[in-house]
Amino acid sequence: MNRALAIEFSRITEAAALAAYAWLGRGDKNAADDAAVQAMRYMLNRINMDGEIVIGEGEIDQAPMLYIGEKVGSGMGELVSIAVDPIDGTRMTAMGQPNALSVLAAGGKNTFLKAPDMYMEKLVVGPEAKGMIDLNLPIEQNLRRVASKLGKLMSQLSVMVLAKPRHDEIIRNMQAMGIRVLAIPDGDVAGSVLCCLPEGEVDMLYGIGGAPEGVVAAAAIRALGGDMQARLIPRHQVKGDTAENREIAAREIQRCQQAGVEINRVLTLEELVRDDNLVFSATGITPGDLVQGIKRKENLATTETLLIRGRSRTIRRILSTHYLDRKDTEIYNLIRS
Ligand SMILES: O=P(O)(O)OC[C@H]1O[C@](O)(COP(=O)(O)O)[C@@H](O)[C@@H]1O
Ligand SMILES: [Mn+2]
Repeated sequence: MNRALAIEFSRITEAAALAAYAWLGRGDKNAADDAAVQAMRYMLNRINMDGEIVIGEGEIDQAPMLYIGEKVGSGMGELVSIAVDPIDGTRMTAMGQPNALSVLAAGGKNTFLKAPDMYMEKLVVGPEAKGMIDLNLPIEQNLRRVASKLGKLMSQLSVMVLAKPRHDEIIRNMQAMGIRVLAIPDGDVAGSVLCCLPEGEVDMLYGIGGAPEGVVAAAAIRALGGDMQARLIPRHQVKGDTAENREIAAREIQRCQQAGVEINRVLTLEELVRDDNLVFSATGITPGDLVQGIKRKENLATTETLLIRGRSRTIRRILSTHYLDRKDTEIYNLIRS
């Protein structure tokens, strides 16, 4: 992954975030997502590369999403695999709430595990606790191991968990252990990255969220030297054993078989992301703990992007001011309106 190409990817999440922002607070998460997808696709196709989406929002029949297997780029140049989440926090964008961002990761041909869009149990820690996690052990035991490695008391540990009903019990248990729980309504990509940033105050992220988000986050975790373990879980095991959920789960299992990935088995970080020669880019849509949100005044917009190169572990924070009326690419019509 050459350096010049790395910078190009920051322009893609910038455009997708700006497109999403046009739908801020309008209560329509699909419209916001559509706009981000269109901007992302348009910008991806302007890059000189032989690109393929390996982690996306769905299958070919679910267009207009950036679908798994979609070819992007000019078709010439480097072979690049791309994992995208045009908006992590579609609901936050639609409701004008914090912590929505646009994110992607790119690497060489076989860099990313080809996880379909399903649920994934995730356990993430920063570089200081690398090697201390084991998803086969109870979460309480993981917490004790991490605390002792960090030289912290339980009361000094901060753990981020998605605030979903399925996590109510684990959140209560952690709090009973004296742990500080940061329960976030959505957006576990940002939460995962926060665990691994040198200035971050989050010691661990735990919980069940989206698998695409898991693989995208794993790219940043690998680039930053953190650690993660994960497990793909079919829908009926997360959302209730109904006929409908079992039907969805059957399709998920089939997709896993086609892609050669195992469900209900612990996956290591190295299995999720096989190489650290990668790029991770995230641009804030609404104000967040990881990156600032967009500020817009008429034709002027500012963005903050976190761009990480795995090889060198360089962490860039790019603050951009966009004069939207001077952008010549037609995709900015989406954004100006
Ligand atoms: O909302 P669910 O079904 O519990 O799924 C959790 C997932 O949804 C999110 O909170 C938001 O994701 P989207 O905005 O892409 O839908 C993710 O960060 C998380 O992994
Ligand atoms: Mn998402």
